[in-house]
Amino acid sequence: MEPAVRLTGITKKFGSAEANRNVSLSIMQGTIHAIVGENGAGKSTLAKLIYGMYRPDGGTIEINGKAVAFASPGDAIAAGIGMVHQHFMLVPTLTVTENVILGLEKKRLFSQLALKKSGDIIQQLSRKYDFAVDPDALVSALSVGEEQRVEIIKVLYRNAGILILDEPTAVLTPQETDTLFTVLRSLCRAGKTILIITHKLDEVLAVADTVSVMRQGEVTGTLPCRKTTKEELAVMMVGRSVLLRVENPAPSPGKTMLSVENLDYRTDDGRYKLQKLNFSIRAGEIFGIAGVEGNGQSELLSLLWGLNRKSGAISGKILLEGTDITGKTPAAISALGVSLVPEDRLKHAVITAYSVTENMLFGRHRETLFHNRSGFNRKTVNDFARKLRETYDVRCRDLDNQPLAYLSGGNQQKVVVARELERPGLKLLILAQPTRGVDIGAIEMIHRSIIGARDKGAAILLISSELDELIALSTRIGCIYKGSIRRIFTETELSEGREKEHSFEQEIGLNIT
Ligand SMILES: Nc1ncnc2c1ncn2[C@@H]1O[C@H](COP(=O)(O)OP(=O)(O)OP(=O)(O)O)[C@@H](O)[C@H]1O
Repeated sequence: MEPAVRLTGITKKFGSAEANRNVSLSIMQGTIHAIVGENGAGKSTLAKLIYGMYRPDGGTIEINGKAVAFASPGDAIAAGIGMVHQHFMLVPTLTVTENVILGLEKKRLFSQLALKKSGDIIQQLSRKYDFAVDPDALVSALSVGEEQRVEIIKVLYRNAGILILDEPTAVLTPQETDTLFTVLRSLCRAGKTILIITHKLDEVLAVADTVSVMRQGEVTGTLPCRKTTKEELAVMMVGRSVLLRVENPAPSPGKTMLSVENLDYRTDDGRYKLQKLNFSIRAGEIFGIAGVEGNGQSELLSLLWGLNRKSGAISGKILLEGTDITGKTPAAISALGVSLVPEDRLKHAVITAYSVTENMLFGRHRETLFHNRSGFNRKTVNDFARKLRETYDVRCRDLDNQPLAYLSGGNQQKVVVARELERPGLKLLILAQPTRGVDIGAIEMIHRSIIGARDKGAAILLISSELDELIALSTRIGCIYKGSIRRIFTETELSEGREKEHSFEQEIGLNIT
């Protein structure tokens, strides 16, 4: 049988850097083929070449036995290829249906009839694949998880025979991930071919038939999944053995740093997003929040960070070291020693057209450390950027002349995490999905840094959809459901559970759904 995709000697350069070097790879029809590799290894570039977003500088691409030279994704879509990107490409001001059909219905794009027909198909797809999405909802009102479902539906709607999924589970809960995998397997049984890029080695072994490892632009190995292990893949990716779970010495928490007391938040249209929310975090403690997206996590983050001050109705209190910070501005909150790694770095944490160094300073540019009498102290700024690059292993060619946009997704995330974790005088660190999109080697390093910040006395709020991450790091875990904390797992429960390698998946699952 012809492979669905055959790559021979593919090379792609950005300036002098080779993102893909002499890549040869066959993806067999009706299989799930995973690609793994460190941040910056060249996975997304390869996927974008197959999808016609880039043109190779050398080598050939064959689809179902036929050589192709796509000039654009439109050509790839016409050849039966669909892609769900790491960063969503939806238009926020349009509805779900409008986004799904955008680019398809050339003439009567948004006629009522066309919209109704497409809406019906979307509903059928959502039901069939268990993807709860309202076809009439505005994309700007959707959570990150819902946006991703729209992206997947968009590809399914176009009936693609080859699906490329770039980190499709990064925003899904374990249950949603299971559902997605069931869908992927049934799509495969129906003859579709799936190429999946992921950092989650458990998922590779759970869902894929074959896995290819990339390192520094090259494919260094292709293995059947049933014949490999997580540990073997980790070594192949990173070139050293990786601690899949970091050492987490017992914390010694101090005084209460953050108290959230009876916090209610009601949107302008009267919906309660937070209801009698109560929890506190001590200095030197990591408080994890587990929950299905959309249960108040985003609103909690916004309120803690001083957003949403002017919309909706807030009651209750947020106290930092006993001082009420409810309703203060982000600048005022930040000045008190609060740091945030937001869920969506592109929206809230970086300016991709600016250099790596500028992004490392973003939000911290007023710190006296970086100034002298004549303005920015170039030497301090350069030393600072170099130190962050080294400590957090940010892979970039030039700190000052390379826009952040040219870094791979995981390396962009490392810039944000480094900047926020290394703030002097950190009292409260708010982390939302801090390791989303970063490779296992970098996760190990970020987890160590989070524990390091805790041990220096910061109170840490960790919101993560990764149960493993929550359990590995948290001193206590609160389960959030419909805007309230439903249950808190204590320090003793968690440390005893960790010793027995207990997963907590079931108990947490019961308290968040
Ligand atoms: N548009 C671009 N311009 C310049 N360099 C780029 C561009 N896109 C990617 N690169 C570089 O190509 C290399 C491969 O990047 P790519 O995004 O393919 O990596 P990746 O394996 O997908 O990483 P991640 O896991 O972080 O998403 C990196 O060194 C990156 O900086």
